[in-house]
Amino acid sequence: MKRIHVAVGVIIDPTDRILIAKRPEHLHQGGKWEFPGGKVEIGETTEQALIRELKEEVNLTVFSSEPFIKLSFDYPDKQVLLDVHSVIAFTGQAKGMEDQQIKWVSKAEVIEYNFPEANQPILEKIISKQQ
Ligand SMILES: Nc1nc2c([nH]c(=O)n2[C@@H]2O[C@H](COP(=O)(O)OP(=O)(O)OP(=O)(O)O)[C@@H](O)[C@H]2O)c(=O)[nH]1
Ligand SMILES: [Mg+2]
Repeated sequence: MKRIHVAVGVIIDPTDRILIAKRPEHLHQGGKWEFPGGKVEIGETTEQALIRELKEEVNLTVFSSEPFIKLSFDYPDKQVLLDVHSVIAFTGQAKGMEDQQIKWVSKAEVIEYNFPEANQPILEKIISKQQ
């Protein structure tokens, strides 16, 4: 099976809240919460994919991002490489462009949501960075 390279954004607003979105039921890991993002296409860098996906999915314009964590995870039906970046420099009003529910949550609240199993190390790193 080919590992799918995914650009994922931990988007943090000036009040230190993080943007999460609910994956539509019919998709892989559907019904769970996620950090917005999607597959890196051929010829794209991770940053380019992140900019494109965050515009498409939540209507935010990203100016820069920082590598946050990179992790491989094998689901029974899919292998993913989550290339996670933190995003602080962005403009726009977040909106679920694919009719998905979105929420801004504090770093303490984020662990109360049900994420795909692969996301565990991301959540741990977010919590450990809490002041
Ligand atoms: N965006 C995103 N994908 C995640 C997360 N955690 C995780 O396991 N994934 C997995 O990464 C894979 C690709 O993400 P995706 O479905 O968002 O890709 P995409 O936006 O390009 O979707 P598309 O193929 O419908 O265009 C999915 O199998 C998904 O389950 C996460 O926090 N955010
Ligand atoms: Mg996506």
